[in-house]
Formats: sequence, C-alpha cells, structure tokens
Amino acid sequence: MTAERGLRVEGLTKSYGGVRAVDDASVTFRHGRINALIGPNGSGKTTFFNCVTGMVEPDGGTVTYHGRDLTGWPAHRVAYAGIGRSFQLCRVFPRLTAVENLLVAVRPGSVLRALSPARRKADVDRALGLLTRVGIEHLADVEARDLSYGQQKLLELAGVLMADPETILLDEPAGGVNPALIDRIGALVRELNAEGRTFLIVEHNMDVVMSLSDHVVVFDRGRPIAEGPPDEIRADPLVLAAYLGN
Ligand SMILES: Nc1ncnc2c1ncn2[C@@H]1O[C@H](COP(=O)(O)OP(=O)(O)OP(=O)(O)O)[C@@H](O)[C@H]1O
Repeated sequence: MTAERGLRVEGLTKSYGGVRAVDDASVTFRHGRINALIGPNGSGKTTFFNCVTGMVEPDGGTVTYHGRDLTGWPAHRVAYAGIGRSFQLCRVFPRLTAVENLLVAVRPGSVLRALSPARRKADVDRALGLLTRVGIEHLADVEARDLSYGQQKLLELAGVLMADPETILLDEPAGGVNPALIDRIGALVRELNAEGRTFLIVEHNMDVVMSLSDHVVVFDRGRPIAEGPPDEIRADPLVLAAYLGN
C-alpha cells in the first residue's frame, strides 16, 4: 500500500460557533481493511464523516481518495468517486417498499424515474439480489416503515451497495440493533471486505469494534489521539483516559 491509496484526510477542521467539532484532524485509513473510528460522545466522529462524504463543508484541510482531492465536493460526487455511507439514524424512505428504496438509491434525486414502469429490469434484479444478500428478500414488497429498526439498517446497507462503492462508511451499524442482527451485519461486513471493499466504521459497541476491525482510530476532542490494531488500542492509557473523561 502506498500513501496515495485509499482515503486520506489532512488537517481537517470544522467548527460550529465556538465548538471545534473537528480540529486539525489528519488520518490515513488502511485501504482494503476494516477501519474503526471510535471516541467519546461529541468527539467529532460524525462531523468527520460528514466532511469526508460532502454532507458538510469543512472549514479547512483536505480529503483525498487515491490521491484525488475531494475536499468540499457535494455528496453525490463523493458517491460517484466510490465512497458510500450509511447514517447514524438510519435513513430510508418509510412509505416506499424495500425494493423501491433500493431503486431510488441507485438513482439519487430521481424518485419518479426509479418508480416508473419503465425502470430497468437490471436495477430490479440487482435490488432483489442485494435484498437476498442482506437476508431480507422476503420483505421486498413491505414498506420500510413496517420493518424493524435492524431490518431498516440492513435495507440501508443494501442501498449503499446499489452504487457498488469501493469504500463504505458506516455510522453506528450496531446502534439500536438486536444481537442476532448485529452478528449478521458483522458477517456481511467481513464478507464484503473479503471481496475487496474498504470499511470505515463509527461504532460505540466495543465488542463489535474489537472483533470486526483491523485498524482502530481513536478520536478525542475533534482529532485522532491514537491508532493501531484493536488489541493495542484496548490497552492504550491515552484511550482509557479519553473514555474516562480525564
Ligand atoms: N450541526 C451542528 N451544529 C452545532 N454543533 C454541532 C453540530 N454537529 C455537531 N456539533 C457539535 O460538534 C461536536 C462533535 O459532534 P459529533 O456529532 O461530530 O460527535 P460524535 O463523536 O459523532 O458524537 P456521538 O458519538 O455522540 O455521535 C459536539 O460538540 C456537537 O455538539
């Protein structure tokens, strides 16, 4: 792996009023691996994700992907560059069926076209294939609002996969999900990673982080304070101090 491969963030900064949500953060993620981003509440993880994926414009710093500068790009361009993401509070269209949600996901901003009778069979086949992959194909015609929260998270993940991203950012994939579905999501992440997709996962469930990730980056007060393999991170005094609020 060269320094140019994958996602690299240099000196990223984003303030809200007097709060430096992300403060001069520089991180290089392990391309091809499962990376975790952890840290206490309010340490800037979601803001960092939002800056990387074009949901929020950073005040300073750069975001590069395979050496290409994506800083300040709108979200759809970041997605076209091969970076997909899910949200902390799962985002699906509640009144669309599971399969319709995926058809919309493949054509952002084009709900009518995605739902028209002329929609391409290939998209439908792909959507059904992905629902099968995440294990909810039997719910294809059920409206998203009638799915459990964990099933909605699986649907959201299938939606991310519709765009075939090379790198996937997941914001709290295990949050609010029952243990059986956490296991399924973990297994899916491993499978997708084995197929060559890079993951960057924000997660508070330490069992999930420690069992799933190859590389852990720890945020505190808007910037990384430690990074390394899970076993090292677990024993790092700086990390323990951050979590204990020292
Ligand atoms: N839109 C916003 N407006 C004002 N302040 C914000 C906004 N978004 C985030 N912040 C503030 O920025 C800081 C970092 O928040 P952020 O949500 O990025 O942290 P986090 O590590 O993702 O937290 P959590 O683990 O609780 O999700 C917090 O102090 C938060 O209150």
